[in-house]
Amino acid sequence: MDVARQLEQTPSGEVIKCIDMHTTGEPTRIIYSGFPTLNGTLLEQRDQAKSQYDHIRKRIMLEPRGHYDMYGAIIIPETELVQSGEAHIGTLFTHNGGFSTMCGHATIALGRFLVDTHDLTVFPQRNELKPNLAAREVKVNIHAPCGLVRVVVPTSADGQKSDSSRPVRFLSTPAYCAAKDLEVSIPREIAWPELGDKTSLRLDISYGGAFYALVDIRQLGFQTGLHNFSLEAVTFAVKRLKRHLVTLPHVIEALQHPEDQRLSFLYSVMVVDHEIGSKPDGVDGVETGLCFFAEDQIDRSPTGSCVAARMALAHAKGTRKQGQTWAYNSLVSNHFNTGAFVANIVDKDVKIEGPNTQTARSGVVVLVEGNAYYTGTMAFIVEQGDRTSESGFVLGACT
Ligand SMILES: O=C(O)[C@H]1NCC[C@@H]1O
Repeated sequence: MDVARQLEQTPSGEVIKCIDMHTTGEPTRIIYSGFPTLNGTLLEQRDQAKSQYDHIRKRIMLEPRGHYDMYGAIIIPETELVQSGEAHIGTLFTHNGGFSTMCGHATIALGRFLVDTHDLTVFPQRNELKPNLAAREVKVNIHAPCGLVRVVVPTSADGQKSDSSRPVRFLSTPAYCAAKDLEVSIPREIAWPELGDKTSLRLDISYGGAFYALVDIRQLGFQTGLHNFSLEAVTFAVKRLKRHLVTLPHVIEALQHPEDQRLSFLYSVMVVDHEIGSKPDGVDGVETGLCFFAEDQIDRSPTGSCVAARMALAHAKGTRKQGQTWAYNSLVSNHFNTGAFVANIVDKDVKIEGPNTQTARSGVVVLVEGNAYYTGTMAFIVEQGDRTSESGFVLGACT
């Protein structure tokens, strides 16, 4: 006990404080104190975090404090949308390879945390939240690198605490299908065993705050789908596919976001099985996905930003109408039969424009809902002389 007390008394400039949560098993480490102060617009702050403080991201995400599949959300109190009054707070999302642009599962977790914290040094605009006592919910507008994400958090009767028994929901930034039914040739030297004699496959590219390549599991050659399959074999295939995709001109062309070049990269390959998935009551359909993102990190959750991308894609293909409700599962939500994300399209024909007029698009806004839970609290330090853990590592890089 005395050791815990001593560590807690570490001077505040040397301690990074976090709350850990999970959304369908996917962690969100919310960094609410101790990350260096950043300056400028939110995307500039993201650039600065990448160029100057990547060692701190690694310290919080990787070993020995985290692990390869850790995910984080850094609270950013000042952004241009907070200044203009559109957002209550900003955030930067982090993972094993850097800083992402959108994250649905972390947004769901963050929504609860922002309602539950009453510390104005952590969340200066906390008192601006206006609970709807009749509906027992409160709106929290979060500025994410991809734009403004509007979150609705269920609350206790007095509006002061989040209510974990009801789902958090958020409205995506405009999502759109970037390329349908792209043919991708697979050279022999990168092919994986399950592909057999096939020399090409078909996939789609869609944007939901980040770009996703969406590929059906059977296109990859895994005929049993996302059921009784080898995770190791699918991981091997997807690693090869993702590295190949980013070299192809027709894929790179699809990855150009109209608003900002910093949104224009392939975040993930999402492997989809349209035939299985645990089905909550009242939904019109169900599917399951296995999301590989960042440096081959695997999402345990159904991937909220990709749910928006998948709804936009299905809408563009004419297989999903506004008003239809769909359940999206991950391996974990299927296993526990809990935690599917449920989504529907609430707006369509939304213009997505920016400096790059040639790539202007029309998209949809998607409402996504899911549940997040607290798992613990952390105060991280680096003890003097500890060079091993100062900037975090992954075991694979030590071989
Ligand atoms: O839910 C999401 O959108 C995220 N989960 C991890 C990868 C994605 O950013």
